[in-house]
Amino acid sequence: MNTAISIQNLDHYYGQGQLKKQVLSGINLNIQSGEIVIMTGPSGSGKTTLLSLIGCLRSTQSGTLNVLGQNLSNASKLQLVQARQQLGYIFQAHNLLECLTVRENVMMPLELSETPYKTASTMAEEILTAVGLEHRMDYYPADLSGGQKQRVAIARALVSHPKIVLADEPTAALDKKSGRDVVELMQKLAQEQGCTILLVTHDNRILDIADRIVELEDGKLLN
Ligand SMILES: Nc1ncnc2c1ncn2[C@@H]1O[C@H](COP(=O)(O)OP(=O)(O)OP(=O)(O)O)[C@@H](O)[C@H]1O
Repeated sequence: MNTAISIQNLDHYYGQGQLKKQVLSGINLNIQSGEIVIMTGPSGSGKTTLLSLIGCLRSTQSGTLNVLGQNLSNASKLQLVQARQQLGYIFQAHNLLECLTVRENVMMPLELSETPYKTASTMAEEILTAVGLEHRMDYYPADLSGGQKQRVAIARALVSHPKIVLADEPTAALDKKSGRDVVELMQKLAQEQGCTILLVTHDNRILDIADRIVELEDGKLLN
């Protein structure tokens, strides 16, 4: 099996001078292709910071980070931009654009990668059908429930068939049933597409979808 994410001795700090604060220390983590890994830990333990480093949303400071075979330690902005094109993101505040329809929101990552309009539209329709929103494609986000919006966010994250999907508290705003539906859907689609999932959650009700659970405490991974 290939390694999708490989991290050695990763440290991370916020602030400078007297305000400098270490938020991650000595992180070692390997995630194989196709694995579903859940990361838990108390508030402030560094989960979002680690996810944002793996997601190439900020630069590493020390240690080694390898994503999909590419060494991203001290990567340039351009390298991070290129690496991000292979990743899908599902965040708690689903960040749908309110002035675009559901279909247009899902087409957005494809348009950014210059997929022709017709192809993008067809791909959006297919994935929206897979998440059960075929009757809502021309709605605006304001007219959807929380669970439906989260399903649009999943469709948008998966439409470009990313090799890795990173999800930060994807069920936080959802009731028990919708939360469960959303993660089962992520699991099913990820299995079909063979992608790796790293999911941060406080939600004990969804732990069973993971192949493995890792726990962060005070910036350190517990083993
Ligand atoms: N941009 C920033 N500047 C300074 N400190 C930050 C910044 N972002 C996060 N922190 C601090 O770093 C620590 C880790 O934050 P992080 O958001 O990674 O934790 P978390 O485990 O995701 O927390 P939560 O579960 O509450 O989202 C916290 O003490 C937080 O206050």
